[in-house]
Amino acid sequence: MKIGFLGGSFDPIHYGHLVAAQDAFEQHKLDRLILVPAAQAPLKPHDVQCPAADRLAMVRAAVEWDTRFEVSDYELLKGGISYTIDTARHFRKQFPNDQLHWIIGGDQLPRLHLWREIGELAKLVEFIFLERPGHPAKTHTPVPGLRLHRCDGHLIEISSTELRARVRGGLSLNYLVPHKTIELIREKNLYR
Ligand SMILES: Nc1ncnc2c1ncn2[C@@H]1O[C@H](COP(=O)(O)OP(=O)(O)OP(=O)(O)O)[C@@H](O)[C@H]1O
Ligand SMILES: O=C(O)c1ccc[n+]([C@@H]2O[C@H](COP(=O)([O-])O)[C@@H](O)[C@H]2O)c1
Repeated sequence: MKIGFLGGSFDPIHYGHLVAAQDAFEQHKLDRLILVPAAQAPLKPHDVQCPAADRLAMVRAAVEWDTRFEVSDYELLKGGISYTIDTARHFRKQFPNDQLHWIIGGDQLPRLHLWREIGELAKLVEFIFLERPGHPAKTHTPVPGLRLHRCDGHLIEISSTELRARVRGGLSLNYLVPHKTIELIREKNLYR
């Protein structure tokens, strides 16, 4: 079985994430796709704005109707900095005989060599990367043994940073974020 994972802060989740996940799912013929919200993503300024429970609820609300997509609370329950190597070891134990694919946006590529124990991680998972507008996939620092596959997906210029700014500025999230997630953001008055 081929299992894809899309990790992220998801603060909040948006259609850029979901379309990337779907493109990778379809083009790489994945059998399962698991969204993995991070407690604290490494290499990211410590600026996660919403508590873990809210980000998890927003991710669940976004995909609860879509039977192809699952959500893992592993990193959120573990807490601390969410190094992908720890998560990959966890899922390798859970799925000893399956192919694991870690999906990333192209903005992650130039820093991939900085990920914790990237050499070991490259043995455990294959990477799928999707272009992201504004982040041309330039040459990146080589990682020995890296299995990196490109996915020619839709180019969707949405970032969580922009969405947080839109809420602060009183602008709509419609057509950028799934409706159920927007309802949660409104109910809980997030990002104000
Ligand atoms: N619009 C997009 N297109 C393709 N990949 C994306 C897009 N947005 C995010 N990703 C990828 O999804 C993963 C998780 O992203 P993350 O949750 O940090 O969202 P973000 O929009 O980049 O957030 P922020 O603006 O707060 O940095 C990363 O691998 C990122 O590259
Ligand atoms: O393991 C690492 O060193 C590492 C470094 C940077 C990013 N990641 C993972 O990549 C995913 C996207 O990260 P980010 O910074 O875009 O939220 C998220 O699941 C992070 O845990 C992981």
